Amino acid sequence: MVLDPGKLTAHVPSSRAMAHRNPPSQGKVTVTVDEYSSNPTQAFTHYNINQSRFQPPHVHMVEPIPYDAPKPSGHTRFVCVSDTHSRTDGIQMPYGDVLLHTGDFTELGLPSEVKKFNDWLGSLPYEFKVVIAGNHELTFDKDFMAELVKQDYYRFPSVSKLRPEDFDDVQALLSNCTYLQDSEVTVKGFRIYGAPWTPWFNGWGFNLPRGQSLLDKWNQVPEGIDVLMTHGPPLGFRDWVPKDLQRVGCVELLNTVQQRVRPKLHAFGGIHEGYGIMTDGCTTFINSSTCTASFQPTNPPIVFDLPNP
Ligand SMILES: Nc1nc2c(ncn2[C@@H]2O[C@H](COP(=O)(O)O)[C@@H](O)[C@H]2O)c(=O)[nH]1
Ligand SMILES: [Mn+2]
Ligand SMILES: [Mn+2]
Repeated sequence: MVLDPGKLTAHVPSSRAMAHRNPPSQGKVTVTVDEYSSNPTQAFTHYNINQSRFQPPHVHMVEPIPYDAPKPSGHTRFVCVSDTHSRTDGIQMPYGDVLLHTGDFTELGLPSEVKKFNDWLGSLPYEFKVVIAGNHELTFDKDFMAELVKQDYYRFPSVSKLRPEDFDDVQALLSNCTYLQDSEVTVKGFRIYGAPWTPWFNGWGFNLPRGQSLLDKWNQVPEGIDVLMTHGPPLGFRDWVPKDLQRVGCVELLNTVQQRVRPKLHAFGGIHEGYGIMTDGCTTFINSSTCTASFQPTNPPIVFDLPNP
């Protein structure tokens, strides 16, 4: 698909309004904690009924472009994958320029898994490869590991028995990509920002409470980026968990994306059942979870073309 921002109608839903524009001299939007932050299913219903916030024509599903569609001239092709969970062997990778992996590339963040993932990255011919962690990359979350070594041997025994020197520099094992953690990189003129945080769920890595804690992380995302990479979805976009009948996307992430940052592409995974593409008329949202809900690596990578900046 080709996204021409000049031909799109910018859509900024009027939220009850967890964001406001500061005086014109500053021009910066400030996002604050949403009143429905702690209950995303209720937030979705409220904003959908009262503001049509997730309704057509602005919000709709998008069909993936076929792998053999020619890349338009003056465009860069992004290849999105996520949640490969150490199961990369059978994945058929398509042509593209920049690989984006949005976390959960391992099951537990064991150094052996990270090395295997890095070898796989090394075998791929993309010009640039950009990776973030997910909640399964336990060894990448230093605070998580500090707590784990103090207490919880039986939950993750193979992680607990690692010595600090085994994982202190685990990021360095990712020598075949650019690893982002609350940081950005510019590739082919595109500013790409990545962050691993997800709403607390069963106490995994990079989990934070909904509300101000997560908003503090999203507030670090700079304006002007072209591509945002997070592990989990924002509210309402590929975030439905059928088995729990719940929306689980982050409300503050949605408000940050739609009201302040407005990237051209928001790539994520996290909710395996949410694999697919949507748009709100400004940002294209891609959940590229390779693994299904039963951890079968059967969802194909998603390609996406953006006009060069
Ligand atoms: N109800 C919720 N379910 C969640 C949440 N985060 C994840 N999940 C479910 O787990 C799988 C796998 O996630 P993983 O991080 O272990 O790979 C995901 O597809 C969902 O079914 C959540 O916040 N709430
Ligand atoms: Mn996952
Ligand atoms: Mn995950």
